Amino acid sequence: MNVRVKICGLRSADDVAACVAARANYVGLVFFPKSPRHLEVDMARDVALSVPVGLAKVALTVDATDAELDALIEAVPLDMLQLHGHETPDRVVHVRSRYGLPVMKAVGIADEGDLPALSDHLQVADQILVDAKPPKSAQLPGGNGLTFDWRLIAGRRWPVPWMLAGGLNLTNVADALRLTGADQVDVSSGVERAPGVKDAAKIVAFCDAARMPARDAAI
Ligand SMILES: O=C(O)c1ccccc1NCC(=O)[C@H](O)[C@H](O)COP(=O)(O)O
Repeated sequence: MNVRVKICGLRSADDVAACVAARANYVGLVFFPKSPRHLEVDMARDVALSVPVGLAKVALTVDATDAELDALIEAVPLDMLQLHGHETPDRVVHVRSRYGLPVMKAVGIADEGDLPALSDHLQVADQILVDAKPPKSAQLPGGNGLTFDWRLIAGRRWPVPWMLAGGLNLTNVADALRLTGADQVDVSSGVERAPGVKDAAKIVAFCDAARMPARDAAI
């Protein structure tokens, strides 16, 4: 299987270079001021301009207004928007048509009751990010390094491309791929040496593990 990898929460051109070396497919830039990965627009523009053609630049926003998205899209060259808040299907439709960029909608999963929210977005989003639902006490709506029970989505297939996220790392990504059948993965905390600080060696090791042809680790 040709697994595609998104590395989220990049903050510098060095981080981009690490993703290029690792042959990642997407890089994520976080726009959420409470996050240690947050980028101001000027800094994000510099990081985005260092990304070579062929590596998709994804902006992650949380319940952003049109005015906030207007300012972001005006300044930063982007290939995709990741909506990581409580955006409704109607909001996804609006954002997609206003900016003409593909939209990936993140949906948090903790138990069976969260699965219908995935279906709600299948008709409107270009991609779905199936992520761990943050605990009520969490400061961040994502990027918490927490997994969810992958058996909840084992064998499920959706009619749009989707990514698996939530607490993935070098040691569990092969099992996660095998159990869920995902062919795209997204990681942030698992390739950091401290919150918001990416580790180039971990990025390369994660991408290699995700693409490892024989996945024979026990589940
Ligand atoms: O990373 C953040 O700080 C963040 C802030 C606000 C919303 C989402 C955020 N991150 C999402 C991601 O990086 C990933 O899409 C996903 O949640 C996986 O994160 P992790 O469990 O850390 O690998």
